[in-house]
Amino acid sequence: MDMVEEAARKIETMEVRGASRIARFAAETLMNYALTIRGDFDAKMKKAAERLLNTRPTAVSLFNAINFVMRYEGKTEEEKRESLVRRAKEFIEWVDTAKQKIGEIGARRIKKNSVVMTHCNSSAAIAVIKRAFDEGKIEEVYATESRPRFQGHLTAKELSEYGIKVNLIVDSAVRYFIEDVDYVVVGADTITANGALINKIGTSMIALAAKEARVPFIVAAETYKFSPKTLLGELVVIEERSAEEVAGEEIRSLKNVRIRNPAFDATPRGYIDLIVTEIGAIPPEMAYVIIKERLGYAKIYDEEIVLSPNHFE
Ligand SMILES: O=C(COP(=O)(O)O)[C@H](O)[C@H](O)COP(=O)(O)O
Repeated sequence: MDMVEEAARKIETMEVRGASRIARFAAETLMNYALTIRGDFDAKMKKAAERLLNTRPTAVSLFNAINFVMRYEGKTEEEKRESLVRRAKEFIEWVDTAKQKIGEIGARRIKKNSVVMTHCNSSAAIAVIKRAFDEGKIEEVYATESRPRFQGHLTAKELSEYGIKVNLIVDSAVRYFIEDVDYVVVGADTITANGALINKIGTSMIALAAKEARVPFIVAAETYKFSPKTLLGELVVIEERSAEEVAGEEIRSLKNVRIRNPAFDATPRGYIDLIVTEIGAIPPEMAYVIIKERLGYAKIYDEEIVLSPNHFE
């Protein structure tokens, strides 16, 4: 379990972060763990899956990855291991190929000489920006710093190294600059059955500013970011992280001050022009179809799989 515990901590401390990286890493960890254990396969795998699932609550990609890998079959331990490894590899390939396809499809929606604004650090959004840049369509990018963890710095670095001109701005400068922007492109942690987007805190304020300025708001999201559980009526849990990420001890110890640090927020579908998935660019209203056709919600429905601790039962 050491390997699983170490991986879980890497997700908790955000050494591995971002919805798609977390999902890929969880699938990889389950696969590597399955290859090392001998005896008591189901029980050990279930424990490992639950530990990984309980690291961060918001990104459904983690749930979908674990759920996908844990649907292994077989009678003997060897058969089960083989099936699990095959499923994990299949999921990892899904992650890797989806990104490229999203880049291709998303870039078609970007016109020449465009200025794009992005938030946080989304590999899917960056795939769209890079592909559009390759096609000579990007003039410059506005990247928000994304307090308190400053994932925007990662975005600025990555785009800059790719040769793209980046304006790094504080989160509160979004409305100030929105008139200079042609598109907002962001990633997703979760998309609900009713087409709402759950993404890094501040995303919904950017969507508001974009709507007011009539700037198209595009979400880049692999189909494993859609949440089958929301069809069962479950609400997405918004992670609230520690006060230490926001302020130093001097402020934290003030008598009447409580620091709030939600890591994500919800953008209703009315603010979203398009969701670019690896199987097509869709309106948010089509979220239900994606869940039904891509994620096999019926099976989940039949089995009444619910969130941890018992959902592998
Ligand atoms: O909100 C974040 C990351 O939050 P955190 O840094 O708290 O994990 C990203 O925009 C999405 O996860 C999408 O990323 P990707 O497109 O790479 O899956």
